[in-house]
Amino acid sequence: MSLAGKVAFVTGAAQGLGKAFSEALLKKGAKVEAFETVISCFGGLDIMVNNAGIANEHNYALMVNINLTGVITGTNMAIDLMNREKGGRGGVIVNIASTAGITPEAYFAPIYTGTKHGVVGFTRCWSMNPYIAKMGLRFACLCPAFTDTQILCSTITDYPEDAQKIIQQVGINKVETVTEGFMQLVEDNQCNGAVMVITAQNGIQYHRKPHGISRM
Ligand SMILES: NC(=O)C1=CN([C@@H]2O[C@H](COP(=O)(O)OP(=O)(O)OC[C@H]3O[C@@H](n4cnc5c(N)ncnc54)[C@H](O)[C@@H]3O)[C@@H](O)[C@H]2O)C=CC1
Ligand SMILES: CC/C=C\C[C@H](O)/C=C/C=C\C=C\C=C\C(=O)[C@@H](O)C/C=C\CCC(=O)O
Repeated sequence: MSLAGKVAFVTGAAQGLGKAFSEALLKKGAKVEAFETVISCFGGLDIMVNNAGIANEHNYALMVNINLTGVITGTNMAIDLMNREKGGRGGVIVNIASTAGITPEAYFAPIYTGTKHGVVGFTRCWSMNPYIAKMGLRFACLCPAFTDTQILCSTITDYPEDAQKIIQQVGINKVETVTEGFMQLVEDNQCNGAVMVITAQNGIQYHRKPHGISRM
């Protein structure tokens, strides 16, 4: 996908990964907008990034609301705006999960892990829907391991020993590497259903599809 003139919406873009993703999209000529203005100012939406997330095992209702319900709500709103059969222009929806959505290594954060498994399953399920081709939509999921942003700092503060133990084994991603992977998902029109895993040890990789019928 050429990004020149495309309209993107990134949730949670004030800092961290969301900010880096927005800057990378802007650099390639996309317009990164607030949801209210995407229709009134730009006539539609081409790229939806459900990125906002928190790590708070104590207030789990809030975390489920932001990490999972927020992704579902953002995806539903984007589908309505982007659906070619309803006057939209089609496009891509990228949901930000985590390696915690694939493996349960962060044993101190079972609810965070549950929300991110939900994001991976939700995104994969949409990508298997045979009707999305007519709607002009594709879906992808980004699963970084620990990355150098605020959510990691607060996790290390909350779980100093447990978090450090795992981080010593797996390392910490750079925001730039995660942003590079993110841009691949946005720009590669062939990658419907992609679940991209990014780790400090192995860099950017694609997670294999689970067994089941293959439609795509
Ligand atoms: N940094 C890491 O180690 C990893 C982060 N992630 C995920 O990446 C995403 C972005 O996180 P980071 O940039 O790393 O952390 P961050 O803490 O720097 O950024 C989180 C962003 O989400 C926003 N946000 C939180 N609650 C919100 C709400 N109710 N409404 C709107 N925005 C809200 C914050 O304002 C902030 O801009 C999250 O979904 C996180 O779970 C995934 C894997 C690894
Ligand atoms: C609790 C919130 C803290 C930080 C946010 C982040 O989303 C949490 C990550 C939690 C766990 C990270 C584990 C990292 C593991 C690794 O890097 C390696 O063991 C490889 C992991 C997955 C590979 C998946 C696969 O291809 O099979």
